Amino acid sequence: MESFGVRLQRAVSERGPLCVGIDPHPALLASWGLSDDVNGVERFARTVVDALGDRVAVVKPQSAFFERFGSQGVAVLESTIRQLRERGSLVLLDVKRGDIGSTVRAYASAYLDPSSPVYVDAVTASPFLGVGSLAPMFELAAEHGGGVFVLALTSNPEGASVQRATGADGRTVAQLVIDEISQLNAGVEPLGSIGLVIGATVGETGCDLSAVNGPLLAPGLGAQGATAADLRVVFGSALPAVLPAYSREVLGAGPDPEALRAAADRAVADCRAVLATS
Ligand SMILES: O=C(O)c1cc(=O)[nH]c(=O)n1[C@@H]1O[C@H](COP(=O)(O)O)[C@@H](O)[C@H]1O
Repeated sequence: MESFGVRLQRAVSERGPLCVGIDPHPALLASWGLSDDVNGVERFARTVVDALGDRVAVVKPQSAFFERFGSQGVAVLESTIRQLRERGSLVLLDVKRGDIGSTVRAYASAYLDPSSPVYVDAVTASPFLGVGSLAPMFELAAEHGGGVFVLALTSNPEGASVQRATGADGRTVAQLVIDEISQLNAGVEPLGSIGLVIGATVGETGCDLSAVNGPLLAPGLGAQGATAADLRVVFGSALPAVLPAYSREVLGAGPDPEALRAAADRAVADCRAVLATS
């Protein structure tokens, strides 16, 4: 199996630098004329898959919106993942998991073991029980060509009080996470498979991203107020590794598939214009 880093680079070069989330918020279901129940979520997800699955490099279902409906919602998530794979987009499941290492091993087998029903190309993970506690995810990702995106500087304003706090050695928590992930990706060519999440809303990071050698997921564009131009300020010379992520901004154009495709194309064009200047 090729590594996630290789597969991501190819997907982005073929389809453009864009990750679109599937976030069936109650307000979006209503604006699409769908019911706020499992049938509405199924129709919503199916429409996004049909419109964008063969067009967008990475699709990121947000697990919370499926979990709201219990086992039936998770069944919809499973079939959404299968459909996305058939259309050729990489699937990044947004679950932000993190725990003690022995429990992380179970999360790893849930999402990064090809025999699991919710097997995906990559997951989001929280490092706040220690980056080392995520080791079982990194190991299974390496074994099966998967990826892990580790939170470093999140897009929400509350994140800064923890993530920009300074530790005993003078580094911020975010820089410590960045440095540990950089070590995991060191020397991997052309790109490591362990990514970081850095919100497009965070402004100047004060962090050194020069050694990451992995993808940088940038949520917070559109609905949370950041624009493609903000990526320049946040990422500076690390811009080539950025994977811009939009959910509501693109989804709000639905349910018309043509309008969804046009919104995704606009997002790619906006981001390309910025990433190309790097
Ligand atoms: O990991 C994420 O994707 C994520 C990290 C972060 O720092 N901020 C953030 O908004 N997200 C997710 O990205 C999506 C953003 O949605 P929109 O604000 O609608 O584009 C949501 O599913 C969030 O859970």
